[in-house]
Parts: sequence; C-alpha cells; structure tokens
Amino acid sequence: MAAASESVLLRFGNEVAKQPTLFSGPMKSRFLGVPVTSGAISWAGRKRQVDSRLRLAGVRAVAEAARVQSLSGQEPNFGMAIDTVAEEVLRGEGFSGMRKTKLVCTIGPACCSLLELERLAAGGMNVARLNMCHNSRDWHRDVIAKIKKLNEQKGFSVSVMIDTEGSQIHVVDHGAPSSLKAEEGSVWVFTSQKFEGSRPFTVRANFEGFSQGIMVGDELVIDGGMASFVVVEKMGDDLRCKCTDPGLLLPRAKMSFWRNGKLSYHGIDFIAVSFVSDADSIKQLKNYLSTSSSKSVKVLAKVETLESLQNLEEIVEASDGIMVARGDLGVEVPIEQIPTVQEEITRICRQLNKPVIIASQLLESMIEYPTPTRAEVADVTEVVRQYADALMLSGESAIGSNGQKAVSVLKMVSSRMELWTREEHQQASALYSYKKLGASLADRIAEAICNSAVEMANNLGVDAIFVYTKHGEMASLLSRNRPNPPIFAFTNDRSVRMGLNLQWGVIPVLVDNLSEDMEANVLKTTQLLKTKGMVKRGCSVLVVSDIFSTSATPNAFQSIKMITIS
Ligand SMILES: Nc1ncnc2c1ncn2[C@@H]1O[C@H](COP(=O)(O)OP(=O)(O)O)[C@@H](O)[C@H]1O
Ligand SMILES: C=C(OP(=O)(O)O)C(=O)O
Ligand SMILES: [K+]
Ligand SMILES: [Mg+2]
Repeated sequence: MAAASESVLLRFGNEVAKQPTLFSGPMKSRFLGVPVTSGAISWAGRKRQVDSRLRLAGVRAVAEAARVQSLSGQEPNFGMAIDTVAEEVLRGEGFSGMRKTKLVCTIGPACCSLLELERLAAGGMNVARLNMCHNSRDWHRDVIAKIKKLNEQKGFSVSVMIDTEGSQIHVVDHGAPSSLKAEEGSVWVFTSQKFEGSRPFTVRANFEGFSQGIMVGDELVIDGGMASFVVVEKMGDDLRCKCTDPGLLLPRAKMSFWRNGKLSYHGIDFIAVSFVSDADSIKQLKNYLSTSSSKSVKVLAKVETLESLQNLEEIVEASDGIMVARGDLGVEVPIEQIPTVQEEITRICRQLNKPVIIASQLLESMIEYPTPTRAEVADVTEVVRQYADALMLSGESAIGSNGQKAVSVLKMVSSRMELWTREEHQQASALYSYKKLGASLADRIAEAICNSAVEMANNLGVDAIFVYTKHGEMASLLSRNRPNPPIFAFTNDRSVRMGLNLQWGVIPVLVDNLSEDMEANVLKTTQLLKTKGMVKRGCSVLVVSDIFSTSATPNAFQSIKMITIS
C-alpha cells in the first residue's frame, strides 16, 4: 500500500516581526477546545481554519499545495539518542503518556550509590542536584562520574546541577583612586579590616565573614575574570592570595570565589547560585564562564532573599533559569506570602521564557514517612497547575528513606494534574496562557511562530510537536506556550540537549547531524523513531524548525509543517 501523508507547509517571512500581538481579539476562543484526535485529520477543513486565523492575526502565511510525501523506505543511517525512560513510555503509552513537568532530585548520602542513582533515573529524575554546601569535593566528583556512567551505559539523560554558595559576590576595594594592576605571581592580602587610604598589595572586602568557608586552593575571581587569584593561606579572617591570571583591579571591584574552578565544571550542565541579590552576580558568573571551558553551562539564580524579589525581573532576564528556593525565602518573607510570590515568579519566568524550578519542602514529611500528607500533594498539584517547569526534592531524596517513592509521588501527582488541565480544562487553561503571554521577547519572529505553532498544535489535536533546533531557542519558545502535545526537540548539540532537560514538556533528542535540508531531517528522524517503535502509523506531528526547509528557498525562513506518520 502506498504510504502517504498529507502535508502542508506554512512559511513565515520577516513580516511577522512587524505585527503586534498575534492572538488578540475575539477569534481566538472559537478555535479553542477542538477535540483531541489522533490519526486522520480532516486537513482541508482545518487548514481553512488555520489559514483564516493566521490571516486574521495579521500573519501572512503562504500555504503551499498539499503534497503527497512518502516517509517509508528511508535509510535510518543516522544516530539518535533519546532518554531511555522517555523511550519506554513512548513504546508503552505513546505520546499522551509523556510527563511534562520535570523532576530535580538532590543527591545525598541516601541515594549516592550507582544502584540508587539508577533507580532515581529510571523513576524519572531529569536533573540531579548536588548541594556543594555538604560533603567533600571528591564525593561530588564521584557522584557526577556515576551519573555520566549511567547516561552513557544505560541511556539515561540526567543533567547535573551544582548548587553553590561559592559564587557569593562581595565588593572589594584597594582604596586607591584608580585601578591597580595585579601581576602574575604577585601576592595580595584580602581582608575585612577597615583602614584609611590604601596599603600596598592589600584589598578590603566589604563583608566581615567574606572568607568564611573559603579554603586554601580556592580560586578568587575579580570582576568575572578581569583577574584571578588562588588562596595560598588563611590568616584568621584574612586571605593571602597569589595572582594566577594578571589583570586590573578597579576600585570597588566584585569578587567571587570558586572551588575546584574550571576543573569541577567539567560535565556540569547547570550552576544554581544561592542568595542572588541582583543581576550583576549572575552576569559576572556568565561572563566568567564564557571565557572558560564551560561556556555551555547554564546559570540559574536562586530566589531566596527579599533583595532578589526586589530585583526579580533583571535577575530573571540575566539568568538561564530560576529556582524558587522556598526554604530560605520562607525565612526572609512571611510564609503566608510564599504561595503568591511563587506564582508571580513562575509567571514572570514564563513571560521572559526562562525555566523555573519550585524547590523545598514539597514532600518534606516523606523524609521520614512513606506517604505524603494531603497538604503536600495539594502543594505539588498547585505548582503543576501554575505550569512551573520543574519540581525539586531536597532532603526527601538526599537523606530520606523514601526517595524513590517521593519521586514516584511527584510523577503521579504531576501527571494527574497535567491530564486534568489538558483534557478537562483545556479551554480555560489555554485562554489563561494566551491572555498572559502576548509578544514580549526580543526575537519576535521566533516567538510569534512558536505561539502560532502551539495554537495550531492544540487546535488540530496533533499527537506531538517536533522541533529541529540548533540552540534550543525554538524548543523553549514552544515549551513556554505549554502545549497539549509533547515537544520533541532534535538537536545536534549535546549541551543543548542537557539544558533542555529542565524545560516543561520538552523531550530533547540528540541527533548526529542536522542538515540544512529540513525534509531530510524530518524523514530521517521520523523513520528512526518508527523503526524503534516509538511512533506509530497515523500519528500526526506538527514540525517546527529554525533551520531551513528545502533547497529552493533561502536560509532565513522558518517554517511550520504538518505531517502524518505513514
Ligand atoms: N551531599 C550531601 N551530603 C550529605 N548530606 C547532604 C548532601 N546534600 C544534602 N544533604 C542533606 O540533605 C538536607 C537537605 O538538602 P538541601 O536542601 O540541599 O540542603 P540544606 O538543608 O542545607 O539547605 C541537608 O540539610 C543535608 O542534611
Ligand atoms: C533550595 C534552597 O536552597 P538550599 O537548600 O541550598 O538552602 C532553599 O533555600 O529552599
Ligand atoms: K546551597
Ligand atoms: Mg537556600
């Protein structure tokens, strides 16, 4: 039988950028609540709906003639890596079984053996968090090695996050009116003692406890890499430091400490920075990382102080994601404000397209007891309803006796709430999301395309969205719209894959090669997924790409395309 699929290509040119908001006016609600169907889609009818809607929205969409395309008979001579847990769910339950909310587990003594880590990974852990406040650097290094081993040998895709106090930023001043040069090998004293004017080779820190917890061998970085030192001696609260990377010390420079600096960031996907107070510390860390060998590491800001709430938007903008660290936040703000603060941070993160993790005490009682309290289940449910990207366990997994069970509770509770918002409250939630989002990001073309792609996907009831993305940007813009179908993000960049593990509804897939020829990408990946039993005939997929389509049209185009697996 001729394996055929109907497809339509919608292309968007630069004119999208000139349009104001995409989804405004009364038309939008007419198309919400189109029943979820799989397989055969009455394409002609839907196409008319979609076209008229896009025109109404002011987007000039050029629908090419529907073409018959065969997806069979392609060479699966093409490598692909997809998380083995996702693969299993796909085989068993299909696209609708994919959980959207991501899970972060803190690793501690209760779960640091290879076997226990494997159980957490198999249970659905997407990101392993290592809190650098506890245990030795060898212990952390060993855990990271085990996670890498599981990823490589067992096909998991668990990202590594280190959570650190190490980058707390202090202001230092040498007292001289202009900048001083620190020469390589020169030795300086960093002190919190107050003195007038300047002293040779002496720098004052603005904070008395600045050297607390700092050890000989730690790295001290000035202004995000302007100059670097290594701590050679601790003298009471003062530090003697040798310059390892010469540079200028400006008056009132920013200083941060790094333990195990460049070395330890090997194999790390995220750094969560504790007690962030403004965007500067995040910018400096990102700046520092960009000059090191850890360019692709994503920097997350932990919102856990009053100051960070006051500077929230700039912090969100500067960072690659946010952790709502409710533990310390609950000490800084009255606890009755935590729920609303959490909702507001989550909303801002989504608006600015940054992933957000909700952390601390989600299932606190499970540290000791095998079942959660009803209140804890309600709390987790609320986080999922607010569409946070990820849920985080702390002591529940790190020291608790029911870590695996806690993961499965998070999984069950989030899957339940996701299903509920998807099926029973589809219309209400979709309205909520479109109303709140609007066009607000710098790349308005990509944003507009992803907004319309998700609206199409929901209205057409497709089974999945496939996005081909080099930097992960389009995948995250799709995720931002919290679509009903799961988003498969095909990328050829390992660090993009690991970074996307934190994003709501995204299943990152690493492929050998992304061709400039989108048709070829779609054919290859679809064929391979089919061969592996992960997609079935009749599934409908909305394909989105920031890579170019066919050889006939120039590279600058982005496209949305609808296919049915044959
Ligand atoms: N690497 C570790 N080694 C030992 N204990 C740990 C480790 N990580 C976390 N823990 C334990 O789990 C608890 C909860 O973790 P977390 O919330 O990250 O830290 P904290 O309570 O210090 O803010 C910690 O108080 C600590 O007792
Ligand atoms: C996650 C948090 O940070 P930490 O566990 O490092 O205190 C928190 O305060 O909620
Ligand atoms: K910490
Ligand atoms: Mg904290």
